[in-house]
Amino acid sequence: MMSMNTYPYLINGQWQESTTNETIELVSPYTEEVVGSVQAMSRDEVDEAIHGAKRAQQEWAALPVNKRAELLYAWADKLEERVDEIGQIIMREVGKNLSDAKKEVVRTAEIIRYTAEEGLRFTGGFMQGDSFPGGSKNKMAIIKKEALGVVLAISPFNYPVNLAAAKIAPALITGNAVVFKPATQGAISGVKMVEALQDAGLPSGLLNLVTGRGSVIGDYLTSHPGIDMITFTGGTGTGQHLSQQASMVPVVLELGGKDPALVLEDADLTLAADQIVSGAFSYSGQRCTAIKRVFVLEHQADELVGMLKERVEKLSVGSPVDNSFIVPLIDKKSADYVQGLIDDAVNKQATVVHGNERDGNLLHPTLLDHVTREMRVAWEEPFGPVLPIIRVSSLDEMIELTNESEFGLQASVFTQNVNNAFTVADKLDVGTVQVNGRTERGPDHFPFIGVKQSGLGVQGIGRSLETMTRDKVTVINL
Ligand SMILES: NC(=O)c1ccc[n+]([C@@H]2O[C@H](COP(=O)([O-])OP(=O)(O)OC[C@H]3O[C@@H](n4cnc5c(N)ncnc54)[C@H](O)[C@@H]3O)[C@@H](O)[C@H]2O)c1
Repeated sequence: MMSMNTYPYLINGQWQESTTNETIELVSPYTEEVVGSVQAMSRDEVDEAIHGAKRAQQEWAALPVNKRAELLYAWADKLEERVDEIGQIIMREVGKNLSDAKKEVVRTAEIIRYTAEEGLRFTGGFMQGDSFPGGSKNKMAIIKKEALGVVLAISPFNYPVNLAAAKIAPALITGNAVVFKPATQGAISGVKMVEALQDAGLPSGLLNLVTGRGSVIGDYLTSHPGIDMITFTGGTGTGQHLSQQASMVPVVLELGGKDPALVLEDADLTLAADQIVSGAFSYSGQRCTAIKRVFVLEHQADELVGMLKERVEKLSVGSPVDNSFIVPLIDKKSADYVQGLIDDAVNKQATVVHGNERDGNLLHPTLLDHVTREMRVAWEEPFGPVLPIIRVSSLDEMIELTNESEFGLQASVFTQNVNNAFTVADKLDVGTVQVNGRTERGPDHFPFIGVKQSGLGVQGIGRSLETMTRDKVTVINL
């Protein structure tokens, strides 16, 4: 008999316990109590999950797309019905404040609906031979979009529902089956969102949910010959490793970042300060697109730092249950890592403007001034509530510091001059530039890309449909 807080995996429509008799405990980031446990699956069980998905896929792909869309619409409705329950679970499991956790569920339902609609209009093309020299009008190509097969979807802890559905929904609407591996911390939310999908009428085997230790099933999954495409969001190290395991299958990777805010001389400083604080500190900076460093000209730095300080001092710090803005980090290891970056900067003469206080996994929002390129925090991704200010002498230096990073997810440029905005944006080696706004993913139909060590391939609803299908060409010779 399974205990109430032990969650099963899903294969071929059956929720099951692993024959390993092993489970992995999930510890709450803020109460440090066990929230529940998930199955540590064996490789044989993973095999079964992949084979089951393969069997279900062909029948699913043969259905009219409008029937596939019905499943997604029903899923979105079922998720919305459970917004309170799933919001609570996200909060308990990953420590996101309740209001943001619920918003994540609602946003996910919206993504699923939009994906269904986009899927209905997603179609191939037609070409005629005579546009190529020597070609003939009698040669015509009908180009259809076909599913790739079984998509392996691997998601991170920080948006356990949203980032999972942003992979699952486009895979399903285009006729693929899915093997879904949630982050271990985030797996209960994964179970709950899949329960909602089952309630919506998920065909048996079409999506199988696997959980387990990265060391036992991670590489086994990503190098498995039954997987036809991998879509992954997580840390850069994990993504690099994964791309070496996967062979001859398309891989989309959304990885880490070190997004800068470039505050130009003609910026509206009030707007910049508001956006920077919200961009850097929401969910305690545990966002791939959090603002992770600020570049400001020396002669404006005191004014901007004063404005940032005023805002950071007002951020509420505490428990996600009380809807605090700053909440404990996901685990002790992460908190230790962030503290290490702060300590290194302080040892090298950075100034603590605010913060550098710690209470277990709860780090107070920390604003560091006079950060230099010799400090680790100028380059490494903290995934925590610390914001380094780097004072520079020119706009060129801001651009140089941006492009010197190994990461290239997004950048914010604050300026009131549209010409400057475009000139600078064109020079930044990142996937997306936000002019006069914080760095962030979404709206979810925009393309979302990381360059350099921040990723490979593109997400965003329309783009995901492209990457989860291939062209199938039939040529007619009249
Ligand atoms: N660019 C983006 O879209 C984006 C969005 C959110 C988070 N992130 C990044 O994710 C990181 C934080 O998330 P995390 O701590 O959950 O990342 P992580 O890399 O530790 O884990 C991500 C997922 O990979 C799985 N995994 C671990 N080892 C594996 C292996 N060998 N094979 C296959 N899967 C394996 C984990 O179980 C989890 O499901 C940050 O670096 C952040 O920047 C990026």
